[in-house]
Amino acid sequence: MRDLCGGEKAMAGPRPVVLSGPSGAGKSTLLKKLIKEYDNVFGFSVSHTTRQPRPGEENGKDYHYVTREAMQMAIDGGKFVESAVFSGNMYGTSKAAVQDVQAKNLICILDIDMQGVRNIKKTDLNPIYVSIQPPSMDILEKRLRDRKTESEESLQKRLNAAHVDMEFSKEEGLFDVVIVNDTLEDAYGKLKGALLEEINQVKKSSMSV
Ligand SMILES: Nc1nc2c(ncn2[C@@H]2O[C@H](COP(=O)(O)OP(=O)(O)O)[C@@H](O)[C@H]2O)c(=O)[nH]1
Ligand SMILES: Nc1ncnc2c1ncn2[C@@H]1O[C@H](COP(=O)(O)OP(=O)(O)O)[C@@H](O)[C@H]1O
Repeated sequence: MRDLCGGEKAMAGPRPVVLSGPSGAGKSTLLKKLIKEYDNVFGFSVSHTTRQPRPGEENGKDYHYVTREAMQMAIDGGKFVESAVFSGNMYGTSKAAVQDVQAKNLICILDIDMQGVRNIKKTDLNPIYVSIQPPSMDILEKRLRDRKTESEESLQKRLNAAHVDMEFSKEEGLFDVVIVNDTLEDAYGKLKGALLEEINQVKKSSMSV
Protein backbone atom coordinates (compact mmCIF):
# COMPACT_ATOMS: atom_id res chain seq x y z
CA MET A 1 0.00 0.00 0.00
CA ARG A 2 1.29 3.45 -0.88
CA ASP A 3 0.29 6.14 1.59
CA LEU A 4 -1.46 9.15 0.14
CA CYS A 5 0.44 11.70 2.18
CA GLY A 6 3.92 10.29 1.72
CA GLY A 7 4.15 8.26 4.89
CA GLU A 8 1.32 9.68 6.94
CA LYS A 9 -2.00 7.87 7.01
CA ALA A 10 -4.77 9.34 4.87
CA MET A 11 -6.93 11.68 6.89
CA ALA A 12 -9.88 9.96 8.55
CA GLY A 13 -13.21 11.23 7.27
CA PRO A 14 -15.85 10.32 4.76
CA ARG A 15 -14.87 7.88 2.01
CA PRO A 16 -14.07 9.57 -1.30
CA VAL A 17 -15.99 8.66 -4.45
CA VAL A 18 -14.37 7.78 -7.76
CA LEU A 19 -16.46 8.36 -10.90
CA SER A 20 -15.04 6.68 -13.96
CA GLY A 21 -16.31 5.65 -17.39
CA PRO A 22 -15.93 6.62 -21.04
CA SER A 23 -15.57 10.22 -22.10
CA GLY A 24 -19.12 11.41 -22.82
CA ALA A 25 -20.78 8.93 -20.44
CA GLY A 26 -22.06 11.81 -18.31
CA LYS A 27 -19.63 11.90 -15.38
CA SER A 28 -19.30 15.70 -15.19
CA THR A 29 -23.03 16.22 -15.69
CA LEU A 30 -23.82 13.85 -12.82
CA LEU A 31 -21.15 15.11 -10.45
CA LYS A 32 -22.10 18.75 -11.03
CA LYS A 33 -25.72 17.89 -10.20
CA LEU A 34 -24.58 16.13 -7.03
CA ILE A 35 -22.37 19.01 -5.88
CA LYS A 36 -25.14 21.51 -6.67
CA GLU A 37 -27.71 19.62 -4.61
CA TYR A 38 -25.29 18.75 -1.78
CA ASP A 39 -22.71 21.53 -1.78
CA ASN A 40 -22.06 21.03 1.94
CA VAL A 41 -21.51 17.27 1.48
CA PHE A 42 -19.40 16.83 -1.68
CA GLY A 43 -16.28 18.56 -2.94
CA PHE A 44 -14.64 18.06 -6.32
CA SER A 45 -11.01 17.00 -6.60
CA VAL A 46 -9.72 19.47 -9.18
CA SER A 47 -7.30 17.57 -11.41
CA HIS A 48 -4.38 18.96 -13.38
CA THR A 49 -4.34 18.59 -17.16
CA THR A 50 -2.25 19.62 -20.14
CA ARG A 51 -5.30 19.82 -22.42
CA GLN A 52 -6.67 23.18 -23.49
CA PRO A 53 -9.62 24.60 -21.54
CA ARG A 54 -12.99 24.35 -23.31
CA PRO A 55 -15.21 27.41 -23.61
CA GLY A 56 -16.88 27.91 -20.23
CA GLU A 57 -14.32 25.93 -18.26
CA GLU A 58 -12.50 27.75 -15.45
CA ASN A 59 -8.91 27.33 -14.35
CA GLY A 60 -8.86 26.05 -10.77
CA LYS A 61 -12.51 24.99 -10.91
CA ASP A 62 -12.81 22.42 -13.70
CA TYR A 63 -9.07 21.70 -13.93
CA HIS A 64 -5.73 23.27 -13.20
CA TYR A 65 -4.48 23.86 -16.74
CA VAL A 66 -0.73 23.40 -16.88
CA THR A 67 2.12 22.78 -19.30
CA ARG A 68 3.66 19.32 -19.76
CA GLU A 69 6.89 20.55 -18.22
CA ALA A 70 5.19 21.87 -15.08
CA MET A 71 3.07 18.76 -14.71
CA GLN A 72 5.99 16.36 -15.20
CA MET A 73 8.05 18.29 -12.67
CA ALA A 74 5.26 18.10 -10.07
CA ILE A 75 4.81 14.35 -10.73
CA ASP A 76 8.56 13.79 -10.37
CA GLY A 77 8.43 15.81 -7.15
CA GLY A 78 5.92 13.33 -5.70
CA LYS A 79 3.03 15.79 -5.64
CA PHE A 80 0.52 13.51 -7.36
CA VAL A 81 -1.58 10.61 -6.10
CA GLU A 82 -1.93 9.32 -9.67
CA SER A 83 -1.50 10.51 -13.22
CA ALA A 84 -2.23 9.20 -16.70
CA VAL A 85 -2.08 10.06 -20.37
CA PHE A 86 -5.50 10.12 -22.03
CA SER A 87 -6.04 10.98 -25.68
CA GLY A 88 -2.56 12.52 -25.90
CA ASN A 89 -2.92 14.78 -22.83
CA MET A 90 -1.69 14.37 -19.28
CA TYR A 91 -4.19 14.26 -16.41
CA GLY A 92 -3.55 13.76 -12.71
CA THR A 93 -4.85 14.05 -9.17
CA SER A 94 -2.56 16.05 -6.91
CA LYS A 95 -2.33 15.20 -3.23
CA ALA A 96 -3.36 18.79 -2.51
CA ALA A 97 -6.56 18.41 -4.58
CA VAL A 98 -7.74 15.56 -2.37
CA GLN A 99 -6.49 17.06 0.89
CA ASP A 100 -8.22 20.41 0.20
CA VAL A 101 -11.59 18.64 0.04
CA GLN A 102 -10.94 16.25 2.91
CA ALA A 103 -9.80 19.12 5.16
CA LYS A 104 -13.35 20.50 4.86
CA ASN A 105 -14.72 17.12 5.93
CA LEU A 106 -16.47 16.77 2.57
CA ILE A 107 -16.79 13.65 0.42
CA CYS A 108 -14.09 14.05 -2.22
CA ILE A 109 -15.24 13.19 -5.77
CA LEU A 110 -12.61 12.16 -8.30
CA ASP A 111 -13.45 12.06 -12.02
CA ILE A 112 -10.70 9.83 -13.43
CA ASP A 113 -10.09 7.42 -16.28
CA MET A 114 -9.47 3.69 -15.93
CA GLN A 115 -5.69 4.05 -15.53
CA GLY A 116 -6.50 6.32 -12.59
CA VAL A 117 -8.81 3.66 -11.13
CA ARG A 118 -6.04 1.08 -11.31
CA ASN A 119 -3.54 3.44 -9.68
CA ILE A 120 -5.90 4.66 -6.95
CA LYS A 121 -6.44 0.99 -6.04
CA LYS A 122 -2.76 0.91 -5.04
CA THR A 123 -3.16 3.79 -2.55
CA ASP A 124 -4.84 3.92 0.86
CA LEU A 125 -7.57 6.34 -0.34
CA ASN A 126 -10.24 3.63 -0.07
CA PRO A 127 -12.94 5.28 -2.20
CA ILE A 128 -16.29 3.98 -3.42
CA TYR A 129 -15.75 3.11 -7.09
CA VAL A 130 -18.62 4.09 -9.41
CA SER A 131 -18.60 3.39 -13.13
CA ILE A 132 -20.81 5.57 -15.33
CA GLN A 133 -21.59 3.87 -18.63
CA PRO A 134 -23.51 5.02 -21.72
CA PRO A 135 -26.52 2.96 -22.89
CA SER A 136 -24.69 2.13 -26.17
CA MET A 137 -21.74 3.18 -28.32
CA ASP A 138 -24.11 4.88 -30.77
CA ILE A 139 -25.66 7.00 -28.05
CA LEU A 140 -22.22 7.81 -26.65
CA GLU A 141 -21.06 8.99 -30.07
CA LYS A 142 -24.17 11.12 -30.52
CA ARG A 143 -23.75 12.74 -27.08
CA LEU A 144 -20.08 13.46 -27.69
CA ARG A 145 -20.82 14.96 -31.13
CA ASP A 146 -23.69 17.04 -29.74
CA ARG A 147 -21.42 18.34 -26.95
CA LYS A 148 -19.36 19.99 -29.72
CA THR A 149 -16.16 20.08 -27.66
CA GLU A 150 -14.02 17.68 -29.71
CA SER A 151 -12.29 17.73 -33.07
CA GLU A 152 -12.95 14.69 -35.27
CA GLU A 153 -9.53 13.31 -34.28
CA SER A 154 -10.12 13.78 -30.57
CA LEU A 155 -13.61 12.28 -30.91
CA GLN A 156 -12.24 9.14 -32.57
CA LYS A 157 -9.61 8.75 -29.85
CA ARG A 158 -12.32 9.01 -27.19
CA LEU A 159 -14.51 6.46 -28.97
CA ASN A 160 -11.59 4.02 -29.23
CA ALA A 161 -10.84 4.47 -25.53
CA ALA A 162 -14.55 4.01 -24.79
CA HIS A 163 -14.54 0.49 -26.29
CA VAL A 164 -11.74 -0.51 -23.92
CA ASP A 165 -13.39 1.25 -20.99
CA MET A 166 -16.74 -0.49 -21.50
CA GLU A 167 -14.99 -3.87 -21.37
CA PHE A 168 -12.90 -2.78 -18.38
CA SER A 169 -16.00 -1.83 -16.38
CA LYS A 170 -17.22 -5.46 -16.59
CA GLU A 171 -14.19 -6.75 -14.66
CA GLU A 172 -15.41 -8.52 -11.54
CA GLY A 173 -14.86 -6.60 -8.30
CA LEU A 174 -13.41 -3.48 -9.91
CA PHE A 175 -16.40 -1.20 -9.35
CA ASP A 176 -18.78 -1.12 -6.39
CA VAL A 177 -21.55 0.21 -8.61
CA VAL A 178 -22.07 0.38 -12.38
CA ILE A 179 -24.69 2.92 -13.50
CA VAL A 180 -25.97 3.09 -17.08
CA ASN A 181 -26.73 6.73 -17.84
CA ASP A 182 -29.84 6.35 -19.98
CA THR A 183 -32.22 9.04 -18.78
CA LEU A 184 -30.36 11.56 -16.65
CA GLU A 185 -32.87 11.61 -13.78
CA ASP A 186 -32.79 7.80 -13.43
CA ALA A 187 -29.00 7.71 -13.46
CA TYR A 188 -28.83 10.55 -10.95
CA GLY A 189 -31.31 8.75 -8.68
CA LYS A 190 -29.16 5.62 -8.80
CA LEU A 191 -26.02 7.59 -8.03
CA LYS A 192 -27.65 9.26 -5.04
CA GLY A 193 -28.97 5.90 -3.88
CA ALA A 194 -25.50 4.37 -4.03
CA LEU A 195 -24.05 7.21 -1.96
CA LEU A 196 -26.94 7.70 0.47
CA GLU A 197 -25.23 6.15 3.47
CA GLU A 198 -22.16 8.38 3.04
CA ILE A 199 -24.33 11.46 2.43
CA ASN A 200 -26.29 10.86 5.63
CA GLN A 201 -23.12 10.30 7.61
CA VAL A 202 -21.63 13.62 6.51
CA LYS A 203 -24.91 15.44 7.18
CA LYS A 204 -25.08 13.91 10.66
CA SER A 205 -21.49 14.78 11.54
CA SER A 206 -21.85 18.36 10.28
CA MET A 207 -24.95 18.80 12.48
CA SER A 208 -23.06 17.65 15.56
CA VAL A 209 -20.35 20.34 15.31
N1 LIG B 1 -6.30 9.34 -14.36
C1 LIG B 1 -6.91 10.52 -14.42
N2 LIG B 1 -7.86 10.73 -15.32
C2 LIG B 1 -8.48 11.94 -15.32
C3 LIG B 1 -8.17 12.96 -14.40
N3 LIG B 1 -8.96 14.03 -14.65
C4 LIG B 1 -9.74 13.69 -15.68
N4 LIG B 1 -9.47 12.44 -16.10
C5 LIG B 1 -10.09 11.65 -17.17
O1 LIG B 1 -9.60 12.10 -18.42
C6 LIG B 1 -10.57 11.83 -19.43
C7 LIG B 1 -10.73 13.03 -20.30
O2 LIG B 1 -11.26 14.10 -19.57
P1 LIG B 1 -11.72 15.44 -20.31
O3 LIG B 1 -10.64 15.90 -21.22
O4 LIG B 1 -12.19 16.40 -19.28
O5 LIG B 1 -12.88 14.96 -21.26
P2 LIG B 1 -14.38 14.43 -21.01
O6 LIG B 1 -14.32 13.31 -20.03
O7 LIG B 1 -14.82 14.02 -22.34
O8 LIG B 1 -15.17 15.60 -20.47
C8 LIG B 1 -11.84 11.41 -18.67
O9 LIG B 1 -11.94 10.00 -18.74
C9 LIG B 1 -11.60 11.83 -17.26
O10 LIG B 1 -12.24 10.98 -16.31
C10 LIG B 1 -7.15 12.68 -13.43
O11 LIG B 1 -6.80 13.49 -12.58
N5 LIG B 1 -6.58 11.46 -13.49
N1 LIG C 1 -28.71 11.06 -19.63
C1 LIG C 1 -28.35 11.89 -20.61
N2 LIG C 1 -29.13 12.06 -21.67
C2 LIG C 1 -28.76 12.90 -22.69
N3 LIG C 1 -27.62 13.62 -22.71
C3 LIG C 1 -26.80 13.48 -21.67
C4 LIG C 1 -27.10 12.62 -20.56
N4 LIG C 1 -26.09 12.69 -19.68
C5 LIG C 1 -25.20 13.57 -20.19
N5 LIG C 1 -25.61 14.05 -21.37
C6 LIG C 1 -24.90 14.98 -22.27
O1 LIG C 1 -23.87 14.19 -22.87
C7 LIG C 1 -22.67 14.97 -23.02
C8 LIG C 1 -21.54 14.23 -22.30
O2 LIG C 1 -21.73 14.34 -20.90
P1 LIG C 1 -20.55 14.76 -19.92
O3 LIG C 1 -21.13 14.95 -18.57
O4 LIG C 1 -19.77 15.88 -20.51
O5 LIG C 1 -19.67 13.40 -19.97
P2 LIG C 1 -18.26 13.05 -19.37
O6 LIG C 1 -17.98 14.00 -18.24
O7 LIG C 1 -18.40 11.65 -18.88
O8 LIG C 1 -17.29 13.16 -20.48
C9 LIG C 1 -22.96 16.34 -22.47
O9 LIG C 1 -23.27 17.22 -23.54
C10 LIG C 1 -24.18 16.14 -21.57
O10 LIG C 1 -24.99 17.27 -21.50
